[in-house]
Parts: sequence; structure tokens; C-alpha cells
Amino acid sequence: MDLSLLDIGHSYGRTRVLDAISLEIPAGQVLCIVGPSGCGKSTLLRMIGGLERPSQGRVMSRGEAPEGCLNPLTYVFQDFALLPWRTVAGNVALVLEDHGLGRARRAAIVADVLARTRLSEFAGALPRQLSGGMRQRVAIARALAVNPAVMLLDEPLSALDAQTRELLMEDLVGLWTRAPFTAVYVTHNLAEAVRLGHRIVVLSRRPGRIREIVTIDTPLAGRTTGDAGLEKVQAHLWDLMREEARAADAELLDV
Ligand SMILES: Nc1ncnc2c1ncn2[C@@H]1O[C@H](COP(=O)(O)OP(=O)(O)OP(=O)(O)O)[C@@H](O)[C@H]1O
Repeated sequence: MDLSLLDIGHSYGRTRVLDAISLEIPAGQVLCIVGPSGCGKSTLLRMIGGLERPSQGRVMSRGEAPEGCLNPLTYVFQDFALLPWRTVAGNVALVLEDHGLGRARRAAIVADVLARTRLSEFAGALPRQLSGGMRQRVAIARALAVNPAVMLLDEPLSALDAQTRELLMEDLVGLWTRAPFTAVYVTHNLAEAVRLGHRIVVLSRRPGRIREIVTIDTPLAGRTTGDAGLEKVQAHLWDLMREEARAADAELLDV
């Protein structure tokens, strides 16, 4: 399933948050969205996911969701959003309830996504027994369980330390390489964007408009931290954002 954003604009009261956003989100690619604080990245993601309706424009989908898809647009949040009283397997199984799947089918899906996220041996653990990185792997497993048409990730690695982020990026690349998925990935972190994005959309400060869309042709599996080509792209992204990030920062301090 491909998504198209057609001339999206949005205001909260008198505050213009997004303006003239037109964008293609083709199946099988990871699209990263970067931009200064408060430029409307999360708002745009909520609109793509149908949680909020834009004041102008629309989000269109084309084509079928993948076979076995139980929830076409599925979120992964920064804070993991796991139920503390449910085990790892229980948290993943939760999203499979009420879909008319038999017990065996549900168990097979849970086993499959826990294996893909290397969590099988932690199936019976509770979230509080896990590290932050593992909790986020559970959240990713839970998202994969519904076989979404598009996975919507809002700063999924921001709560994690640098080493854990690195490991999670490797996990995401591995997951995508074995079974390509479609994702929209909002991040502050330009290093994450150049590691994970096939295309990177740079938004201006509020109201967020598209400043540039950067395409990276290097396959995800071939990208490494410290790669000179990627660092050059990252520097270019920062050039696009630096002044606006400073202005956005000052604006927030004024409030
Ligand atoms: N429900 C809402 N009602 C009113 N204003 C809102 C609402 N949600 C977001 N905003 C405002 O819209 C602007 C964009 O917010 P949003 O969270 O989308 O930006 P962002 O780019 O994701 O920010 P950050 O990088 O800091 O996470 C901000 O000024 C925010 O205060």
C-alpha cells in the first residue's frame, strides 16, 4: 500500500503548524522526517495515521494492505507503551485479540515476531525486568505482529542511550533487510535518519513546510556509523536545519 499526502496544512487555533505538505510514501521504503523542535513532525505523523484530521489537504492510500494485515497503520512510540502487568508475549498477543484468529494462529504469530526481534527467551518476562532497548524491541515486535501496511515510528529510539540506539538501529536494518516494511520514522537524530531512511524529508520550522527531500541510495544493510558518504549527507541535513533549529530553540525559551 502506498500513501500520498496531498497539500496538507494544519492549524491549532491561530497557530499554523503545517503548510503545503505533499509527499509520496511508497511501499517498502523507510521515510524519515526531520526538522527543528515544534515544526509539526509528530502532528504530521498523527495525520498519516488518521489520529487527527488535517485542516487542509488529505492523506490517500493506494493498493492493498499486505496479506494478514490486522492494522494498516501501526504506531511505535518513544515510551514503548507496554502494559506493565503483561508479559512480553502477553503484550504482543494483546494486539491479536478480537481479530477472530484461533489460539494456535495467535501463538504462531507471537512466536514468529519474538524470534524476529530476538526476544523468544524473554517471552515470559515482565516489562520492568527488561532494559529500555529490549522494551522497545517488544514494542517493535508488537507492531510487526499486526503486519502493518505502514509502521509509524515517533522518536522510537530517543529514550535510549547511544549504545542501545546503535543496537536497535542494527535490529531495524536487519528486520527490514529480511522482510522489507514500509515506515515513516520521525526523529530529531540526523545520524538515525541517514542510517535508516531511504528518503529523508527535512521540514522547516513552524509552520513545517518541506525544505528538501534527500534520497540515499546506499542499501540499509551497507550503511555503517562513521561512513564518510553518510556523514556528508548528515552534514548537509544539519546545514539545512542549523539556523532554524537555533531559532526554534530560542522561540521555545521565550514561551
Ligand atoms: N493538540 C494540540 N493542540 C495545540 N497545539 C498543539 C497540539 N499538538 C501539537 N501542538 C503544537 O503544534 C506544534 C507542533 O507540534 P509537534 O509535536 O507536531 O512538533 P514536533 O516537530 O514533533 O516537535 P518536537 O520535535 O519537539 O517533538 C507545537 O508548537 C505544539 O505545541
